[in-house]
Amino acid sequence: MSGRTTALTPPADAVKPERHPDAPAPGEIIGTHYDRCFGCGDGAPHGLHLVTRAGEGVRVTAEFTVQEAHQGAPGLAHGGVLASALDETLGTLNWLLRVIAVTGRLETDFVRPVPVGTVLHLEAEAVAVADRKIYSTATGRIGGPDGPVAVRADALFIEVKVDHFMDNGRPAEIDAALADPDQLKVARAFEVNP
Ligand SMILES: CCCCCCCC/C=C\CCCCCCCC(=O)SCCNC(=O)CCNC(=O)[C@H](O)C(C)(C)COP(=O)(O)OP(=O)(O)OC[C@H]1O[C@@H](n2cnc3c(N)ncnc32)[C@H](O)[C@@H]1OP(=O)(O)O
Repeated sequence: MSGRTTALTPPADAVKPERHPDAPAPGEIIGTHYDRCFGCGDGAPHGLHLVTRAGEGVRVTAEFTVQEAHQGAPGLAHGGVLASALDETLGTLNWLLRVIAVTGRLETDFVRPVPVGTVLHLEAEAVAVADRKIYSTATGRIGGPDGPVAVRADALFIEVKVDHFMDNGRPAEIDAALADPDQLKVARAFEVNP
């Protein structure tokens, strides 16, 4: 039973997503968008420290090692943490499209329990775009990149402007981000999207 909602079915006028000409080359590591991001930041001590690589087309792969801080039941990853790993991997697809986008909807299937210490091998692909809406899908496998599927998700990301963060983020972190030249470089890379 898939149980997917129609909100994740691309409309008839959706088009195939196109990799931006300046997207990182296949195999290249896609850097963090924010040092304190729970998903990919080095400055988030209990974060996922997800390392994501660009794939062919509009695809990425990522690896996440489940740590003790990520438990739900004894010795097993928390489902919300696994959903975060899927969310982060899916979010990184937008780097290949060169758009800033946030998650509007994320539907997750938890297929197998994931023990602490496991490396979760994630892959994600953007499948359709309709105006600001980006439809994508992801899987997380255990035991290797071709191992059994433990989690999977379908998602809808919505394109936003940098103002989304300026207008809604807490001022202390926004001010710190604006004072950080590396962070500004990230924001500018997206703003030159033709
Ligand atoms: C300071 C320096 C600058 C720093 C810059 C750094 C660069 C950072 C780069 C990259 C960061 C990315 C971070 C990735 C992290 C991982 C991903 C996450 O976890 S993101 C966090 C979780 N998500 C949210 O917090 C969204 C909260 N929601 C919202 O803010 C709004 O609801 C938003 C923006 C998603 C939509 O609001 P609207 O007012 O702009 O647009 P409307 O008109 O409501 O929706 C547009 C279309 O989308 C559909 N839509 C919207 N939400 C939907 C939903 N939940 N389900 C189905 N459809 C939905 C609507 O039906 C509409 O469709 P129709 O155009 O009419 O066909």
